[in-house]
Parts: sequence; structure tokens; C-alpha cells
Amino acid sequence: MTQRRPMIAGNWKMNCLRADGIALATALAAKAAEKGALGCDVLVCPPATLLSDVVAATKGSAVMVGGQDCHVATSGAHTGDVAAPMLADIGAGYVLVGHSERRADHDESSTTIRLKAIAAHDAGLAAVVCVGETEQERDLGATLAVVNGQVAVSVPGGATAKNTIIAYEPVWAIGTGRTASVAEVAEVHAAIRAELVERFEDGDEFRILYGGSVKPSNAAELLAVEDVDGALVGGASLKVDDFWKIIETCA
Ligand SMILES: O=C[C@H](O)COP(=O)(O)O
Repeated sequence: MTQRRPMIAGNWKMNCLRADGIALATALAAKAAEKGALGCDVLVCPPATLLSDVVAATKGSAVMVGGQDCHVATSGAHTGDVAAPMLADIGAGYVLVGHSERRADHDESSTTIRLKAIAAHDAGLAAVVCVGETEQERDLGATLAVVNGQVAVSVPGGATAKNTIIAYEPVWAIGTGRTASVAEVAEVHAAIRAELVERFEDGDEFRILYGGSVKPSNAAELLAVEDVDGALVGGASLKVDDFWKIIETCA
């Protein structure tokens, strides 16, 4: 069986003013230094305003930094957007693309997300491609069709296990306190794995993260599911102790 190093990623979303963000990043870097070797990769994705500060605060530590989105273009007249080379330029190594909040708030299609992932790869970043069904889609029994459709279109042909991570986040489990059951998570992750294996030579090596109300109390159970290679954590990533407990689940 392929051994995949787990990743615990924190998506800070539109949270944290400067002092709070620096304090959070500094505390995580200190914990990482104190613990030595970790059982997983640790990534934090702060808002764009904090990226430079967080890169500085985590420099030399095991905590890696990513953006929450990038534009499909490398530069140009796109007010308010951030280009992938800009993220790479300030020291980020990753970028989330296709988070359901961006799909909903900014009407992003899977085609756009594929272009963003390509822009990320071209800039030397790894893309964390997010997919997930709405509650209505689940109720209609369309979960696997929706998720596999998103993976098929959003993940570019040039993806590899090194430059791409998949994050499965059922929309109805995000920020709601409702977590998908182990059986639900297992079913979707297995379906994503099958699609990756069919499409990519190294499909078995891609990491597939679960996201949606992950917290210290449910992390162990979720991370033990086959083909769950880590977590994309929202709310609990804003609290050092909670986020760290989730990281320690991988020890
Ligand atoms: O990107 C993270 C997810 O949207 C999960 O957020 P949550 O842990 O607050 O449910």
C-alpha cells in the first residue's frame, strides 16, 4: 500500500487582523520547533493581507504557508485579485483553489478552477483543489457524480502527486458542526482515489484531505479512514491548541 505523508492544513478564511495572525503563526512555529519531527506536513493559509507576515513568522519552521486563491492570469487588469507568481514571490508554496465558498461567492466553475490550478503549477506552487457536494446534491443521491465531475474538470492533466492535493469538503459540513460520517467520507475518498488512479500514473500517491467541521474530538476517527490523507481545517485552525491537537493526531 502506498504510504502518503498526511497533511493538516488550516484555512483561516477571512479572519485575523495582523496582530492575531502573527501571534497564531508564531505560536504554531514555536510548537513545531518544540516538538521536532512531526507526523504530518503542516500548512496554514491566511488571508492575502497576512501572507508576508505569516511567512516571516514561520520562517525556518516546519509550518508551510499557502494562499487561499489565485487568479488564472499571471498579471494584469484584475482589481482585487492575487496572481500565483505573487504568492510564490513572497514565499508561499501552496494555494487553495476552488474552495466551495469561492465557488459560491464568486461563481467559480470547475473550468476556472482548473485554470487556477494550472496557474499555480506554472508559478511553482502546489494547488489544493477543493471539491464537495451541497446538501441538496447529497439528498438527491448525486454526491459521487458531483464530486467526480468536479475532480475530472478541476484537476488539470499536468497534475502530479507533488503539485496537487485534493480536498474533499462536503459543503453542508463546512462550519456547521456537522461532519460526514466515516462511511460517507470513505465512499467519496475511495471514488476520488479511483478517478485519480485511472487518470494519473501516480494517482495512488495524491493526498486527499477531508474538510468540514474537523476538530480535535473527531480528527482521529476521520484521519483513520482509508484514503483520508489529512484534513483541511477551518474554524479549529484559528485556535492554536485545537489546531495542534489535530496535528498531533498524525503523530
Ligand atoms: O477550508 C476549510 C473548510 O471550509 C472547513 O471549515 P470548518 O472546519 O470551519 O468547517
